[in-house]
Amino acid sequence: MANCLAGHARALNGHIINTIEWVLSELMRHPQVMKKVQKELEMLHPVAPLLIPHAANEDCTVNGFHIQKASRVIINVWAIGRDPRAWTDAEKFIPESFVGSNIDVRGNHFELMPFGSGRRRCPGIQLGLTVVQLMVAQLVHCFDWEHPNSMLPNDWI
Ligand code: HEM
Repeated sequence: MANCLAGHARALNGHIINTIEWVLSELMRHPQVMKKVQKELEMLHPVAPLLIPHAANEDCTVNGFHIQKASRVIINVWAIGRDPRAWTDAEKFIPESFVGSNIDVRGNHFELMPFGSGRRRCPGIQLGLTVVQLMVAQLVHCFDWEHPNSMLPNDWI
């Protein structure tokens, strides 16, 4: 059983790495697509900016808003991530603000829900976090990334 699980995990990781390699190869072959992806990522940091649509099981009131049974509910985590009522300097990239903070990404704090929250939150959260941390750590450890030519940081926006 343990072997079977380890094999499955290896295969899954292989799929992830293969996919990442193919994506990067194709992006290098198509610089205009790479630019488009980079621009889009810069604008939409959350992987799923609107989460997956859900439906209300029953009538309820959230924060003074009445939500009728069977309404389709779409959570805009992109907007929540930029809400000045939830974040200081909401438009700025300050990862240090999480040092010593009790806000996590696992759906326990509604200011930050990159994996959703509740019963239908992302079941791949642990794999997602591990792969992203590993990839980013490797890429940043091995290379000094910089803008090409004379491009300025604000040229992205
Ligand atoms: C950094 C990586 C990932 C992010 C940011 C992410 C984000 C999300 C989000 C926002 C949802 C919707 C949750 C909601 O609507 O409440 C979701 C659902 C889901 N994710 Fe992920 N995900 C990631 C990686 C993965 C991985 C690696 C897997 C599988 C191996 C996975 C499988 C799923 C599945 C099956 C659902 C649907 C769950 C349901 O509807 O009950 N995700 N994910």
